[in-house]
Amino acid sequence: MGTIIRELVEADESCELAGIVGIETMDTLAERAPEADVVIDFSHKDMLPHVEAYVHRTNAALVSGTTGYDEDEMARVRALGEGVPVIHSANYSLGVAVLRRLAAEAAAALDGFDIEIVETHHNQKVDAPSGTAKLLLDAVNPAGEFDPVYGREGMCGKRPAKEIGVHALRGGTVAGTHTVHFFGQDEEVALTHRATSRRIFAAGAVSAAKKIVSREAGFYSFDELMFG
Ligand SMILES: NC(=O)C1=CN([C@@H]2O[C@H](COP(=O)(O)OP(=O)(O)OC[C@H]3O[C@@H](n4cnc5c(N)ncnc54)[C@H](OP(=O)(O)O)[C@@H]3O)[C@@H](O)[C@H]2O)C=CC1
Ligand SMILES: O=C(O)C1=N[C@H](C(=O)O)C[C@H](O)C1
Repeated sequence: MGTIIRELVEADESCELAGIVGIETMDTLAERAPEADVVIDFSHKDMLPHVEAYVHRTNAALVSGTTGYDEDEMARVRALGEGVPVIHSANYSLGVAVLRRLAAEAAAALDGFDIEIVETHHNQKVDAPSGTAKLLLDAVNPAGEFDPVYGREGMCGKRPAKEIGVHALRGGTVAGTHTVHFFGQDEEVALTHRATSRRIFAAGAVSAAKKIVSREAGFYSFDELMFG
């Protein structure tokens, strides 16, 4: 993601790249490069303390796309919004934003249908299920009345009605496919988003970065920032 974001930022005349960093260089970036207006973070959950330190030191806005955070880490990302404008989204594509809305609408309309979520990603992905699958789970289960089940094996028994299965497939170079299945009596609705390139995520993040720099401090959702 870092490589594609770099390409997009360098090709955009309204942007200037202050630096691109991994874990070794994040802490020294403020000293050796102009202070950034905005940090775009697509990295790893272990990078969070370094991202926090940079934001606190420079007051840069934050566009976060890193997935795999637990609840406490997510709260820390949100807390950065007390001082600077922050957006976190597990998926920066417009298509997934629409899928999320459609899935929420279908879940509300298809009372009694069994919901299952399947995500597929390349074999280099380190977290499962994907952040997007979790985001879709929240969309179809806004009140938390269904229990998520991450894969099934053995004598797991018949499927309880109040369950949502979440399944992760890994292989090859798949950029990211998410399907929300709604199984009813003698019918199925399946909503799929298929990314055919990772470029859409990078372009969404750069677009979010350009919008967030002029916003007040606060924690913004993808919909608020991109559609608001
Ligand atoms: N929100 C969205 O739309 C999208 C989100 N993502 C998410 O972005 C993140 C990065 O994905 P991707 O670019 O494919 O991953 P890569 O593994 O290609 O890159 C990860 C980056 O994070 C750094 N990193 C890796 N491991 C650690 C670690 N243990 N501690 C600190 N830093 C680490 C690496 O630094 P170094 O270069 O020094 O090794 C590297 O720069 C993932 O969480 C992924 O799920 C991905 C696509 C879209
Ligand atoms: O790691 C990836 O590649 C992706 N990660 C994000 C996620 O976990 O949902 C978004 C996208 O699907 C690609």
